[in-house]
Amino acid sequence: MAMHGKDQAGQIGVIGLGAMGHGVAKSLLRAGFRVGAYDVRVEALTAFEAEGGKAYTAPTALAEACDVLIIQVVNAEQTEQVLFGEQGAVEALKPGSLVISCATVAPAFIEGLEARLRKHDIWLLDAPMSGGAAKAASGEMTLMTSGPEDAYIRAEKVLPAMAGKVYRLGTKVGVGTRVKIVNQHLAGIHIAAAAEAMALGLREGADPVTLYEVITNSAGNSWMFENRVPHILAGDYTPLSAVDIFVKDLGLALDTARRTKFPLPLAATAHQMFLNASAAGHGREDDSAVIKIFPGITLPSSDGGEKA
Ligand SMILES: NC(=O)C1=CN([C@@H]2O[C@H](COP(=O)(O)OP(=O)(O)OC[C@H]3O[C@@H](n4cnc5c(N)ncnc54)[C@H](O)[C@@H]3O)[C@@H](O)[C@H]2O)C=CC1
Ligand SMILES: O=C(O)C(=O)[C@@H](O)CO
Repeated sequence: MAMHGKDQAGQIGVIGLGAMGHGVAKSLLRAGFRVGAYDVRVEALTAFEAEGGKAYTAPTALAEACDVLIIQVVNAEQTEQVLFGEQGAVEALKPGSLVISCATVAPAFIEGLEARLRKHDIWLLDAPMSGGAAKAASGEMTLMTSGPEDAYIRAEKVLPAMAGKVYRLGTKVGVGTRVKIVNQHLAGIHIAAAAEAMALGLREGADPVTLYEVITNSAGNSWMFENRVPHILAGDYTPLSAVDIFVKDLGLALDTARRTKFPLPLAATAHQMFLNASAAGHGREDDSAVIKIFPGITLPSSDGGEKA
């Protein structure tokens, strides 16, 4: 099997050129890899070609041209679709190829996926991501990986080009996903808490920009408060990570805990907040739009004014 690297000819495949996938594909190009991609959104493929990548019209066509395939769609259903659905990549991947699965999914799904791919002599690396779209684009995100040595051998040159921190968490697929679910438990609760705190501040008449400045220099700060509140201040809910991602991910945390009858009271409350925002029509907006569930406050608007 060809080993990929700056000086070698192998092409890396990326399926899913969204908030995270586009950044990863660009990071791989920057590192000197040839990168091919497939996405259902033609405009994403056109933009990627303009950046130096190669666009494919189906997962099979891309899979034929790669030994390493990175999957960065949203969830388990989409991962299933691109691998085993119509014109799915598994039909065309060569024996000995590697799939790097980056979507945040349930542990049972990723473990079952490994067994199914092994039947086709395909290796799987469990590799969910963290750090947001900006860090994906700069190649500085975090990868929480696990899998067998054979998978790591095939991923050796690719992983450092994708991420600033690559955690190798064990030889079993599923460990990376479980660690990511713990991250999502915290990430979801922290975004919900940041939104609730800003809503309280607005209700009490605080100047939101000053409040942000004070909190980010005080003990109540969090990575998510610092990262997401600027979207609220700008009144810009263009999704870098959508409300529905946290409907999914806090759902995964709750489902995982429920299997062992383990209580997650904070996650349950935060999940209800994201469900509320999604049901109100904000599911595809940035996850900071969870603040829109609070009544009786006026949010900053994108034109610099305020929006009730
Ligand atoms: N956005 C973020 O800040 C982060 C997201 N994640 C996780 O990464 C994964 C991807 O998230 P995002 O990039 O935010 O999602 P996104 O919605 O921005 O991107 C997903 C991409 O997959 C494409 N897609 C969907 N179905 C497809 C199919 N059948 N075939 C080909 N392409 C398909 C979409 O067109 C889209 O371009 C999710 O599991 C998410 O939970 C992890 C860390 C951070
Ligand atoms: O970066 C992460 O970790 C995240 O999951 C969030 O940014 C939102 O998906």
